[in-house]
Amino acid sequence: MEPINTNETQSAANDQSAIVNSQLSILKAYFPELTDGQQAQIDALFPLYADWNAKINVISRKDIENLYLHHVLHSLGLTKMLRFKDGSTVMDIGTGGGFPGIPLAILMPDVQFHLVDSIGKKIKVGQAVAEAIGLKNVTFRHCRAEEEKGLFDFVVSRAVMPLADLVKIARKNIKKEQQNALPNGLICLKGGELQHEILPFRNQAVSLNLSDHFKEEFFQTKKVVYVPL
Ligand SMILES: C[S@@+](CC[C@H](N)C(=O)[O-])C[C@H]1O[C@@H](n2cnc3c(N)ncnc32)[C@H](O)[C@@H]1O
Repeated sequence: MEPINTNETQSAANDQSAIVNSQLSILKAYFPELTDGQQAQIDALFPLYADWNAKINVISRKDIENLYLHHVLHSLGLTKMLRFKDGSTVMDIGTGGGFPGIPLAILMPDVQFHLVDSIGKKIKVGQAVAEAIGLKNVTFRHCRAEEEKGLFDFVVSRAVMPLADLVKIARKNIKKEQQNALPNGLICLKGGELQHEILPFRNQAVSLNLSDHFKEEFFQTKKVVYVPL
């Protein structure tokens, strides 16, 4: 067996910790309104996800050090389209380990989130993280979103399925009563070339570029798309 070079191992751990802390500072600078309690919840996410991700893959293992930029801040970027009013209800379709639902629930403690995924062990990770940070405004369900009958003001989603399929599934879950600054509907985080996906909804869909809000390279191609339903 190769001897473990403890100096190299320590140096890699230091490098990772520097990346994680620098991204955490960037995130906090973009959301200066976070209370001490919310900051503590966000601080706790890296050790929790690093630990869970080693057992159950919810984030690409190579990307875990980018948790705060690529996953937490990206999730919070959804609020650039709409900051939900207190008392709103939101379903996250295909939440995986809790994205975007968990970061959004931390940011908006008076909005109720329902996180759904068809893979039970991923839901288990989200539940464990939410419990560990004392998140009270989230519920979880292991099911296909097609089976969820609950009604919500909004459905959110990241990296799950093409827009047309999301619209088809989410429509049944949207409440008629309105209480937000935008009519109820679907808000999702999308990357890359979207023209084709948006085409059938071009008269209703609104999209914004996250690069107009976050200057880091990662956000160059990232968009938030809203479809009223
Ligand atoms: C690429 S992962 C993204 C997870 C998370 N949204 C994120 O951004 O990290 C896609 C997730 O969608 C879930 N999924 C796909 N189709 C689904 C459906 N019809 N109902 C519920 N979950 C679904 C998968 O199980 C998987 O966890």
